[in-house]
Amino acid sequence: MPSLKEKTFTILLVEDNGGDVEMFLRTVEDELPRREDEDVELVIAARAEGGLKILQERRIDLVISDVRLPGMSGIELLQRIQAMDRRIPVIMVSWVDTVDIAVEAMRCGAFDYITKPFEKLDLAARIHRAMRISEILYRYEPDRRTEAPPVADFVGVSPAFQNVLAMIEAAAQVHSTALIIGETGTGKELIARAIHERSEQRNGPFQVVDCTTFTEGTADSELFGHVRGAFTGAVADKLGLIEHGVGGTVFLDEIGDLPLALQTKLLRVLEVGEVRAVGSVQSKKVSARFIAATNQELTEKVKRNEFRKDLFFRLNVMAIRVPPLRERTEDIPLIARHFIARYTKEFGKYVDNLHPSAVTELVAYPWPGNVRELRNVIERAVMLCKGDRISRNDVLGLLQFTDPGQGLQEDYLSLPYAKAKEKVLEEFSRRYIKAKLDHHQGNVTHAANEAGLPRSYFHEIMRRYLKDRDEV
Ligand SMILES: Nc1ncnc2c1ncn2[C@@H]1O[C@H](COP(=O)(O)OP(=O)(O)OP(=O)(O)O)[C@@H](O)[C@H]1O
Repeated sequence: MPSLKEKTFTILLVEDNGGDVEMFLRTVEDELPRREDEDVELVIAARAEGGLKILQERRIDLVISDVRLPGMSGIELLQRIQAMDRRIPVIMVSWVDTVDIAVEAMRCGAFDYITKPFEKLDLAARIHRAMRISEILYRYEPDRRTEAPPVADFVGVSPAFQNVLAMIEAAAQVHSTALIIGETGTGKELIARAIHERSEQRNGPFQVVDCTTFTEGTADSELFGHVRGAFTGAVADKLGLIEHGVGGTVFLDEIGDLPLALQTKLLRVLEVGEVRAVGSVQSKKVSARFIAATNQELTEKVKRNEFRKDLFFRLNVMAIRVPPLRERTEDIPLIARHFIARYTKEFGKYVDNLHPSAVTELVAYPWPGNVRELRNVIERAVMLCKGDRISRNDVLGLLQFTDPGQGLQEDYLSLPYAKAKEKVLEEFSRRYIKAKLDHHQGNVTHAANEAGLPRSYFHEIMRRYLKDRDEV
């Protein structure tokens, strides 16, 4: 009987294992959240070749494929789908022991990666997320997705990172001001550039305005320009930084540091699209896309009357939060490898990879400087590395470890009590678990015994805090 629902969301499952197919069917049936007007249909193919045929014949909104299939592999299928229609998210499935394949799959553009044996709720949550992203991609990119360039030099596999990628796609399709929020070194500028490169303004300039550099006297003229004679020394008309971005994107970096007087003027620019140069009586129309970034909580600044509330609301229309690296530790090995590839090329050295114990150190480190700090550490590690693999010792000497808790001191004292406690506890758990595991050469049972914790609970903490360890 045909469905009475308004929309049918079709998932293609490419899986040759009957038991797993059964599990997917049950998960979709029992656990998958769906809207009232929506029906979910699961179409099944046992081989990649069959899956491709279905994809050519009908609209598929999401593909879930096993990595290992008889005949064509799941990775090849993924690549074919990418060439066919990049809007379709592909979730790859495999057994726990194939981390390299997971990395490869994400590199090839997989939306997510699930390991067997499945946990039904987790599976349903991941499918649901992919469904919603698929909808956004179809809505915003009717036909162009096959040509959309990948976000250059921007890598990550974590769900948090995938969310950021989806937000970049969405932000690129609209003209409203975007606000990127994240700690230093998390990639805010890279994200702003990615939005610009995928937006309608991509052929125009990308003008960076560093709001930390303005001094009282010169700020106005730097931002909005001046006319000849406006003040002593103004011997000719000068364009302001904003006008340099006309036809393109103006990136307002560290907007939280913009002096209050300039905030008022900026708000006018955003609201009416006009600038007035210092000394001029006339306003000029400027057409540019604005993207702002901040590493401070602007709401706190608003409360302290240091940031205009109306400007905050204006900027906050489309907010993209970039989580710090310590909250997406799955990304660390991949980003590290990305930089190894970059620096081996640059230094003309042969360094193939990271030793697993080096990965463990990188994952356990809290990265206060985020991706920028990781980049610097890998750069130096490649430079110093004597063999073909970066060892634990190579990285240990480069990480700025402090005594347990000490590195957090300046950090946590500025936070509200609950957040500060959470942060200190998280750091403690990570270090404690890591020390126990190191003491027992990675033997979880022994480490849990010594910690006086049930093995399952110990394992749960490991999953949470040491996500990349081989044992997890
Ligand atoms: N996901 C990522 N993959 C690869 N490189 C990244 C990623 N995120 C950030 N980087 C790199 O990290 C460095 C810092 O990024 P970026 O300057 O964009 O950070 P930021 O948040 O703007 O920093 P700040 O707040 O200090 O201005 C750059 O070299 C950037 O290319």
